[in-house]
Amino acid sequence: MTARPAATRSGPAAPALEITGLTVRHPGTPPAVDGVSLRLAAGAALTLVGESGSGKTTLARAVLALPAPGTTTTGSVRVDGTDLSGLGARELSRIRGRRIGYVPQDPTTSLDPLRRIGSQITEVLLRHRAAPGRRAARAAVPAVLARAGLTDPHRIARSRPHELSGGQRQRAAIALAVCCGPRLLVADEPTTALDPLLRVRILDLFTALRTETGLALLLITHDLAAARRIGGTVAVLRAGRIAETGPAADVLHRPSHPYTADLARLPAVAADPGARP
Ligand SMILES: Nc1ncnc2c1ncn2[C@@H]1O[C@H](COP(=O)(O)OP(=O)(O)OP(=O)(O)O)[C@@H](O)[C@H]1O
Repeated sequence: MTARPAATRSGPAAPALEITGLTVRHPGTPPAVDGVSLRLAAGAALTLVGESGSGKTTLARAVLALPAPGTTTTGSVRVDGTDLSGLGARELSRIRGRRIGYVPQDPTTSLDPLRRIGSQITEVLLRHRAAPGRRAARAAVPAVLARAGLTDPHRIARSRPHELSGGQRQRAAIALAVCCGPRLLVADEPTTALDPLLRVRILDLFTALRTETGLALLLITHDLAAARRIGGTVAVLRAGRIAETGPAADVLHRPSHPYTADLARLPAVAADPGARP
């Protein structure tokens, strides 16, 4: 169900994500992302933290090859070995969903409010040829929902988004993002709208999905507690540049850049029962 076309892969050693010298400019402003290089190995986690306006979403959009209108992008973004800049619109839309999953802050932006969850997942499986036919796609839906931690997946499959709780909706959006077995999951502030306990559960779901399926996670957040919970590597973005990067425990507990120390002192980060002091 999750086989990928061999022709578009560059080999088993290709990182899930390789960003080299990425610069993104919105018209008439200094670069929102300025010469960023980052690498994310298959199955690994990279959390991009930074204050509002530091360029996190602009970078995420470049990784999804969905820049805001009018932006100029230089440098390269390779996903699973494929340089996105060389691809046309059709190939990019094939890669999104199939090899890159995306989870937004607000699940209602990725879920169709009028359609049942099961039908939306069926459609995505068929569009990306991740199931041999409609019947097989429908049959796969409960397992897809269960993998996203949704109990009673048959009922959830029959529900429309407004019939679900906020946490169930975010899990359904995650199920939609990972149903075709992407190598990279980009999650942009996926827990900001959730209560503290749900935040932790969703972050742990990302970790479980990484362990079970080997997908790599690019988490974008201003919440250092979330970065701590996810572990892996943390990159601190400041005014479009990487101020500091390294293992989460080092960067968050012993920041070497004053900007990171300032971020760590900010109030109102998520509760994180599993975090070390
Ligand atoms: N469509 C756009 N047109 C012009 N400037 C933009 C556009 N989108 C973002 N910017 C600018 O680019 C810079 C980076 O914004 P971006 O949204 O990437 O930051 P962010 O770190 O994601 O912020 P937040 O955490 O508030 O979402 C900001 O100066 C912002 O004003």
